[in-house]
Amino acid sequence: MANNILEMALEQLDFPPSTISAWFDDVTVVSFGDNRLVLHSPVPFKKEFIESKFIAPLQEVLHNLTGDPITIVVVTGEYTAPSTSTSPYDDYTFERFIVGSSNKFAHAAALAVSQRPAAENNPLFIYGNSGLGKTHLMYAIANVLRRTHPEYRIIYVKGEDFTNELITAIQEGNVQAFRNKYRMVDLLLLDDVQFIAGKERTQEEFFHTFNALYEAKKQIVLTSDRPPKEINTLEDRMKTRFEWGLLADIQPPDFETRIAIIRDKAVKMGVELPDDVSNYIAENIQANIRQLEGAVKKIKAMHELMGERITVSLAENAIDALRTENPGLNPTPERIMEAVANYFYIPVEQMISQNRSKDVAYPRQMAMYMIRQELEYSFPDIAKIFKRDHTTVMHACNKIEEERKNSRETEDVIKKLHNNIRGDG
Ligand SMILES: Nc1ncnc2c1ncn2[C@@H]1O[C@H](COP(=O)(O)OP(=O)(O)OP(=O)(O)O)[C@@H](O)[C@H]1O
Repeated sequence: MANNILEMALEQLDFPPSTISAWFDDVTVVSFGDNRLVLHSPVPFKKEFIESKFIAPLQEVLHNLTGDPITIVVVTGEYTAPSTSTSPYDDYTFERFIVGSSNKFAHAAALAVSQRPAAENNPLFIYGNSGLGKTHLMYAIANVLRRTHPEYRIIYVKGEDFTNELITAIQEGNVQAFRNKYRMVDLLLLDDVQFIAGKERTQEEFFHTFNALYEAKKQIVLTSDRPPKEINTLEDRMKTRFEWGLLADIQPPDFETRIAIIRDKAVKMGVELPDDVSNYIAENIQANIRQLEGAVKKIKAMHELMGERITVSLAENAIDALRTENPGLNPTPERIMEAVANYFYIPVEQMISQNRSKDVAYPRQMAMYMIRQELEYSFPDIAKIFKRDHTTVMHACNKIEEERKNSRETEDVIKKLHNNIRGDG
């Protein structure tokens, strides 16, 4: 497994097998990532020969295989991987992840995967709203495995980028390189997988990649804003695949966890927060950890730039400033329509269109209801936004309210929409 990439590349070189084996039998892969393949040869003179004869053709083969320009470095003697990794994700570790009741299952699942990759929890599917630590856990897994299995090829990719990369590969006639690249990994981290949903060709391609990796016993970690069965446009066979492993959800943190996170971020940023200030932040920002972090940052900046003492009143100003900068903290009707439209996968323009088909009418009613819930607008005000009669709005709101009382599912959808509206950004 470790030397997979090297073996694949060597097979494609134009040298007799005996030559290859004479020079490469004792060569191992030290690391492969960030478009850099580090090889180790125990014998110094072999290193020189490999460098002069093999590196150029190997780089060319790797380029064709992966679609990326790969630099090969050969080391010899005692080699220890450089400890000063410059990855921007070094901070996203298990040590820095505050565990509370809202995330302890996902945390435990991620930790298990980092200790026993490609064992019982494959794939690991982590879902939850924006800013609750899904990406953090993914990187934490990668950070552990980078250390314990330096030879692993690890790819982190966002669903959206995966899709775009595939589209480019198709346009440039490079699909094979795209496939090779993703089928040669030991750990695949696919963030926000809901973005590949609804795109047929991407799903097809990902389906095959998924199967190839799964069968080769490679670890796959996926994240999404919702569980597979709720990703409407995801093909059933993909849903089933995703459910083979372990599903773990992350909920918004409770008060104690928020306080713990605020304290941790403050220590990390080197700023001292009095207890009443931490409490104030925890009471006012509830749905999103990224925003908790943002509040601490803002308070620190205001304290340092304006020389003001850190008090509740400074915190209040900081959070006010954040609300202005950050629509998620201060939703507008447009933002709510957008969140509901995204949730139901309809174009936001349909919200105020005259289209009465069920696919659109129901999300529209839900948007009316959410605007009333979140902003306490009057029925006539909402009617104006949707260019409809106020009795239509009233009917919609009553209908959803009734449904909410009788259906756990509707209740869950509303909860999610609330978090999406308040949680993003
Ligand atoms: N439990 C936690 N302890 C400490 N920091 C956390 C925790 N959860 C999240 N964070 C921090 O909050 C920020 C947002 O987290 P992250 O990017 O992982 O969210 P996400 O769920 O992937 O969101 P999105 O869906 O928007 O990508 C990060 O800076 C992360 O380090």
